[in-house]
Amino acid sequence: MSFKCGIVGLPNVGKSTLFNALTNSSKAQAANFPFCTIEPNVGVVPVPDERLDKLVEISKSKKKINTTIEFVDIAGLVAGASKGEGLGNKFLSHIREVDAVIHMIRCFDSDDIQNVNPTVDPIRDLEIIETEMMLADLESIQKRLEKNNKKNVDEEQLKILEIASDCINNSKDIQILYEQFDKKLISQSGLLSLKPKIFVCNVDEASVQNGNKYTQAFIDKYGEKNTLIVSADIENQINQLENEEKENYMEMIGLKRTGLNMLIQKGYNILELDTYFTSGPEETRAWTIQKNCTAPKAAGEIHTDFEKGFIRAETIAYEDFIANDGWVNSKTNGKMRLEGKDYIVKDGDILNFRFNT
Ligand SMILES: Nc1ncnc2c1ncn2[C@@H]1O[C@H](COP(=O)(O)OP(=O)(O)OP(=O)(O)O)[C@@H](O)[C@H]1O
Ligand SMILES: [Mg+2]
Repeated sequence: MSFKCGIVGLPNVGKSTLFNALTNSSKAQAANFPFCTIEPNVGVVPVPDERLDKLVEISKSKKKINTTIEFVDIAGLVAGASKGEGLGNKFLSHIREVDAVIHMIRCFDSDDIQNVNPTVDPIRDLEIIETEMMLADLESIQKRLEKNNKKNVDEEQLKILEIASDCINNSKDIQILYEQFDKKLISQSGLLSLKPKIFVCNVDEASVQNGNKYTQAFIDKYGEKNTLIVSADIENQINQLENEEKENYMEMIGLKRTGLNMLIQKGYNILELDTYFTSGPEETRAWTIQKNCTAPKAAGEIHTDFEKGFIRAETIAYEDFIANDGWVNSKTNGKMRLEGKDYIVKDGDILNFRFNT
């Protein structure tokens, strides 16, 4: 299970620059003019995980396989996009396909970098984007609620669409749907306004450590939980440095972690994901699962046969695996558990599945 994050925002705010930084490429054209990106850029990135490296060392694995995350760099949206302004409607449909939205928001002053609005105002900018997403949702809800189409919508979805429409039309908080419905059902609705979201405040070098007046105003309103302060420009430059140089530079400007690491951590949190590992001499591999997933479901990530024929999972907690130097000693020291089909997999577990075919 790899998850897909779409980078969304006004034109020329640094979306493609961030995309290039995250995917460590120069694949997306990033340039100082609005609507530089038209077709979406897609990049798959291995999820860095220090635990994976430790496991490779202990198991003396020939191969290391990270789990992956996909980023999509989407064209800039402007007010009226849902009605065809700017690059219009088509680009809203690219957002429909992602699991989570990364809102890229300009939080830097610059006379050089064009701004489609007369001032820097992250709160207003986010409102413009969210309004367009809501308008696109309204249109899609209306279509689905029309008499002829309604019979194709199941009851639960119908309720979601009706409540969503009421929220949008009457300026109520649409997030209340999460209190009433399972998040899987909500995601099936495909509504843009209900996608899990992360806000990335794009700042200049001087503000990477402590933010600035723009990020402060934004955090005052939207809180810190889903907000990251990142400089797309700096991240991009850092990527071009060699390892040691990179560390030195990051230390110099007070950057503890890369934007990619911060985004992945937030992404796993908001999407409620965990990682488990398989590890042996052939390979060590990380697998992404939903939090609170049972052992057979986790096995199903590897192969559906593993899920269907599941018997039990040999399980070692990450700390135990490390402390006992791998499978053999963990077993001898009583740290390996045999878990059945009701076992809820914990983040970091090392698993070996027994199954019937
Ligand atoms: N933190 C930053 N500080 C200063 N300049 C930046 C920063 N981030 C990006 N830029 C610059 O902003 C300009 C626009 O960047 P980019 O092309 O990535 O924007 P975009 O959001 O992808 O635009 P579009 O919507 O047109 O595709 C580039 O010149 C880039 O170098
Ligand atoms: Mg772009």
